[in-house]
Amino acid sequence: MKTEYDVIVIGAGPAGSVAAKTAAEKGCSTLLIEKRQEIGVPVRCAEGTSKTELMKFVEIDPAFVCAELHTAVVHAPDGTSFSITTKMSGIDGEAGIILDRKIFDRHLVKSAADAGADVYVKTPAADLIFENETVETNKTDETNKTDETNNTDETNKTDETNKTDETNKTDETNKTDETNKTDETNGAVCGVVLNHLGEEKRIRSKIVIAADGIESKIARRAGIDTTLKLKDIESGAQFLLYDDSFDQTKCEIFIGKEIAPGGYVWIFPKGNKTANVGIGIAGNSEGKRQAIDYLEEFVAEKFPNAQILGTFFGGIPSSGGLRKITADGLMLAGDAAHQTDPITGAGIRYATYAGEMAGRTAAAAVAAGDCSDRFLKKYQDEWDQTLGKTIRRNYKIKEAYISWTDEDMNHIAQMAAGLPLEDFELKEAIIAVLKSDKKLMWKMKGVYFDLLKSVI
Ligand SMILES: Cc1cc2nc3c(=O)[nH]c(=O)nc-3n(C[C@H](O)[C@H](O)[C@H](O)COP(=O)(O)OP(=O)(O)OC[C@H]3O[C@@H](n4cnc5c(N)ncnc54)[C@H](O)[C@@H]3O)c2cc1C
Repeated sequence: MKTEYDVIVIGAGPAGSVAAKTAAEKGCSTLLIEKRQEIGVPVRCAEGTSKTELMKFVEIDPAFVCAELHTAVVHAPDGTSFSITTKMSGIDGEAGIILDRKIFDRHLVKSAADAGADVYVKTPAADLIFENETVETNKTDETNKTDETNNTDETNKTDETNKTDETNKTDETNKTDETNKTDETNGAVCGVVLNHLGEEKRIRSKIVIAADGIESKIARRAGIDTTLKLKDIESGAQFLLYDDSFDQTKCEIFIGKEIAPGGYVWIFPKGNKTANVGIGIAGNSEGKRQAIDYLEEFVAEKFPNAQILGTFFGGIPSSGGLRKITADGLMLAGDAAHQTDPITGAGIRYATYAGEMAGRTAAAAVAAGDCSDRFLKKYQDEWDQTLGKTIRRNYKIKEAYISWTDEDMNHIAQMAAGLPLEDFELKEAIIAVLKSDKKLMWKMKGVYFDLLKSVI
């Protein structure tokens, strides 16, 4: 391993791989490190995303597409259903695709390698190196966990890492351990302390991109508080199910306080009689039941004969995005920066966008010889003016959604079912539904006026 790079990217998920690929393509010497021993496993995702959005950054390879779908049916608690079609996006050729994340994540890493990035797995970042540091810095939890991370098979650790029980609700991400929270920094970030094959190495760089997912801690060493409030984490649980009865032509969404408080249940068909059936519930949802309890109940009722081929757990940030995503020599991208849609929990699209923006800005900073926070903030500004705006708006919708009763949901579904939604684009469809009920429109007036402004 070289001892110096222009850019080091921590985490080989979609955000990290796209960031590394972009920086390398633009001529930066780039290192991409991943703590897991294998890229893409365990999968912690329902694997649904938009085809046209993905195509902006990745050539679609049939090898990682399990299904292409054009309709999602939403089921309200009283059984009323309405359909959302990809036609509503107003984009030609738009489709929802269900990925095979294992293959997809590897594909992205290979693209980064093809662009010239050096890739190392089983190589956790333990700490940042600072320009003016005179003494060995305080190690974050990652350092202490290094051995554990290296020695254990990730699959065995999954349960521990992703438990969706009460422990997870106050999980690592939320711990306000003083060492981690907002450490004093010693000037600009200029490298990473990592563990490679059991050996600690100090690799220097001009810029570090932290794309280390929801469990991100590394940025806290540079004074960026990545703590998530309990109410801003969705607790997720998912089964990969095998059953004859799946309708392989559409996604299905089930909402309701009894089914998934503050969230929803999804059925994303993957072909060959399989589907991802999962649930996300609000981190602060009332009651003592965990996401897995709701999921087991749902599956027992709807698919009593299904075989469980896989079980996945994971947290999803739903905070509407971190306010600060850069520091001197440091950028955050993807889940690490809470760049996910607070309503749907979708993060793949946002991670790839953010990865591209971060990689591109990093390369420009290296070329300009200015890796200061002031320069890197161009990334933050670009994000804030584009997808950042969308997720902040959707955060408002999520906040309103959490206050809905089952009766509200039934009512909205009845309104939606009675409208010719297929003739509308999605934003217009939401406006039309809100307009159809003055009480509801008043309850969601902030969202209504935001949407109205963006449509006009
Ligand atoms: C149950 C569930 C269902 C979901 N369903 C969907 C969906 O259907 N569609 C969708 O778009 N999104 C979905 N998401 C969200 C989506 O999975 C994430 O938003 C997306 O993976 C974020 O990409 P990322 O690159 O930011 O982070 P990740 O994919 O989490 O990648 C981060 C990487 O960093 C590595 N890492 C962490 N710490 C270190 C370290 N110290 N050193 C080195 N490497 C490190 C991790 O091992 C990991 O590989 C779901 C999430 C969950 C939990």
